[in-house]
Amino acid sequence: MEQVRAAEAAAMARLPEGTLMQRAAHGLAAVCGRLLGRVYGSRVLVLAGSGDNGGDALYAGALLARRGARVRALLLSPERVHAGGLAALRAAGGRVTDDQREFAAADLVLDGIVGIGGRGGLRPEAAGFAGMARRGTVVAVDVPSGVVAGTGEVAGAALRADVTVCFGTYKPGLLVDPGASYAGVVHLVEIGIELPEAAVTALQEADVRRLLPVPDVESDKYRRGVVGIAAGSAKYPGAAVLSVAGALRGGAGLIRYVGSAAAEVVRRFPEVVVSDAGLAAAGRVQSWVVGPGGGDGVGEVLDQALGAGVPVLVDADGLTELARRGPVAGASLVLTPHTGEAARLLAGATGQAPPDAAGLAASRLATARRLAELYGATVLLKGSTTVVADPDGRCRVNPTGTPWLATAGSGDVLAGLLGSLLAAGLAPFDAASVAAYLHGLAGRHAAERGTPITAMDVATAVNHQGLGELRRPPRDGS
Ligand SMILES: NC(=O)C1=CN([C@@H]2O[C@H](COP(=O)(O)OP(=O)(O)OC[C@H]3O[C@@H](n4cnc5c(N)ncnc54)[C@H](OP(=O)(O)O)[C@@H]3O)[C@@H](O)[C@H]2O)[C@@H](O)CC1
Ligand SMILES: [K+]
Repeated sequence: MEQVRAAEAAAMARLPEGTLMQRAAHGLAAVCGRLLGRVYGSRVLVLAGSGDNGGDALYAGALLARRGARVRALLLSPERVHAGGLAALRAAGGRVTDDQREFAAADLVLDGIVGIGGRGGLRPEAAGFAGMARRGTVVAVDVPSGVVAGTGEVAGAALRADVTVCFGTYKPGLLVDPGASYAGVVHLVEIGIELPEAAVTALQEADVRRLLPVPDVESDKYRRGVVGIAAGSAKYPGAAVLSVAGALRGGAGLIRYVGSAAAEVVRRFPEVVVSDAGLAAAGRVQSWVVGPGGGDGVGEVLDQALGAGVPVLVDADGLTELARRGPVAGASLVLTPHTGEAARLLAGATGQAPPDAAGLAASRLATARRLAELYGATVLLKGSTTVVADPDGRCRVNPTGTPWLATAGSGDVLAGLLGSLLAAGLAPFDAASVAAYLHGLAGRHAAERGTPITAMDVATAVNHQGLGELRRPPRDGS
């Protein structure tokens, strides 16, 4: 958020005072107008805190009052309210109220309690709104109050919004859970500030197109990538089949399989080459996937993969083994933990007791970054918002996720898909974020009919026409 403040300061130095706030308020009022449909006669409540966030809300309230809305403002700290905003609201016919029943009665509530300057959850004077029934639409100004704009953490109570109108840039807290789940539909209003590349980004479709390898007539299996998969056990042969399915759909030129589920794998995918002599004798491989459904012996397999001199993706039981070893030097690593595995990895690297997994889920960006730094690895932290962190500090949030992907074996498919992109030569950070993107899209596609989906449905959907389309160069050549 320091970058946002610096960019705002730079823009403000060039512009007449109040310009940015006026742009923000106009954009905000325009979205509110569309949500209300008919502004004239509608009931609007402005919740205004003590900072500029409250100022935005009050000016927007004034604009709606000028269009005939009945606007009331509830001031959370009346002695420190944005004076210009309040004066504008009054001049437009709006009034101050201290009647909290307005919250339930309003057609639209503007949450201007606190924005990027907030610390901690809602304070007592506002916390009650978080649990209060309402019939209207709650529009958060810039960020839902109580959500930490920079991280998506929620410390205490926060006000759940139906729509968030943010200014200048998407704040990470709107994209990363738990904050994202408070934001509802997010609208961005441009206010003319120029930002340096954000510390947290999300891939767009055009980025995925650019990054995805497209086989050409010259491509042999090595150009498309050879993936080694060491997965599955007597107890979980399915994990091997699903990882292989993910790798095949990811475009791998060849798959070599090592492990005790070879019969199941070959029955389903006869094109897979099985190595009976273990990982070291498997032949040329351009990336290893170790751990899904791992079972006994996964530690030894992991050590061999780490010494193979190619990128290694470690998942599931492989992560438990890695946590026992702690950070290892020399290998190009991608780790794909859920929060329980992340807790074990943190404990393995720090020698402390595993932290509470729920706490890690609530601070996803910080958790992924910490692991990436400790292990010198690209970390894809799975969960309600998948986050990818690189040891160089970059972070991407996956925009395509869906709760439908929380199905058994879905992670095995992701591991194979990601391994395939690593073998094709994508940098670990790109491979992980593109794999999460495709996996999310595939989950959405598989779930289109609204019936429960299986992990194999997800793998199959990676090849769906719409996703295949992403591999083709755009028609206009851009
Ligand atoms: N800069 C610009 O050019 C532009 C900025 N814009 C807008 O300004 C917003 C940032 O404004 P800001 O910096 O005034 O901070 P803001 O978020 O209103 O909060 C600070 C105040 O809240 C208080 N407070 C803190 N924590 C709290 C809590 N948990 N619960 C309750 N109160 C809490 C804190 O008080 P204190 O801690 O001192 O008691 C302080 O007074 C930004 O999000 C965007 O909406 C747009 O207009 C575009 C142009
Ligand atoms: K707010």
